[in-house]
Amino acid sequence: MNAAASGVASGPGDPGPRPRRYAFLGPEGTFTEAALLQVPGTDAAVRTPMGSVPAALAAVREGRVDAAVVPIENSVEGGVTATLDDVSFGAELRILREIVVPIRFVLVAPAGTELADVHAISTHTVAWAQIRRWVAQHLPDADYVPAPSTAASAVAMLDGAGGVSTEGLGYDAAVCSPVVVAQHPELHVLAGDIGDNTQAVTRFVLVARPDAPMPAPTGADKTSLVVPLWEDRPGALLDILEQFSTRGVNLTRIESRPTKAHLGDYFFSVDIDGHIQDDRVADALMGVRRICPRTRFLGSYPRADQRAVPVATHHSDAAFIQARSWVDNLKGQ
Ligand SMILES: O=C(O)C(=O)Cc1ccccc1
Repeated sequence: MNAAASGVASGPGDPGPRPRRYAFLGPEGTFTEAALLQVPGTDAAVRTPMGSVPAALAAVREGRVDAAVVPIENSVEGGVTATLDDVSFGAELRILREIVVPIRFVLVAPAGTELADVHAISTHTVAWAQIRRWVAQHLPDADYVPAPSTAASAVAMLDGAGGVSTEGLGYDAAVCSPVVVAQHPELHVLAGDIGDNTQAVTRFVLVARPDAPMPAPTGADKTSLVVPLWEDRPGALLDILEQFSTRGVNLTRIESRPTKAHLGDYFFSVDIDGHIQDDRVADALMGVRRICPRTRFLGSYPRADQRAVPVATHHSDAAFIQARSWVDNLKGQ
């Protein structure tokens, strides 16, 4: 937690506005912290590092923080399952914003370590998935030790005296952001830019409780949904997809995840272009909800790239308003 944001009073008897409190997948130096710092005002906010995605989301649900930033999708491996599963099935939450961060990985170790000395590498699973080719090429025999986050794997190598040690850790090198090395110069960089894809980006979301004010439509928005599809029949998924296509609503992501209840039971995690305030989106959601009554709305929020979505005339709000008033008039006759 940073001291700068400890509830500063602006005058006697005036506690001033309470600083906003944010949780993130920590410790300091994670890519998730970099994403949080892109949210305006967070440099002066209380920022609490958490040990895992579920812990950060629990802090939101229990009111210990106002919002949390967690990774949700990366351009190489797809969805971050810990986040997708938690927001889909835990107590309801709302996504208020998406943040896209370019990712660069470095391999770090205690000073004196050579590449040839590395037998086991630790990092977050999402990072491991993005450096596999580099590892296969340069350290084909290295074992993988999962870590709670990228920065956690590196920071665990720092011993109490400020030096670097891998004794008892079960690994001799870690993969993290260059930011961690800037914060801990005693870490030695064995290799830089080891990501398999130099264009890799990760998408993070800012998540709050469901009573948080929803961001207003901007014309370049996304809506996230969870659609549990229990029905085991031909065409069930097609029925859902048709709700979007007939209203000109574009899907930007669809992933299936097991519900974990029974083998073969899946839910779909879906992102679409548009805001729930857009008539075509609201109408599509009504269609989906009629088919899947347990459909969950996770939020409408601005697209990180601010790219406006083209809408055909017959899918515009004006067309929906005109058609609705035509039907209403007919019903009133
Ligand atoms: O934020 C981090 O540092 C994480 O450990 C999660 C992660 C890992 C790799 C890419 C983006 C986010």
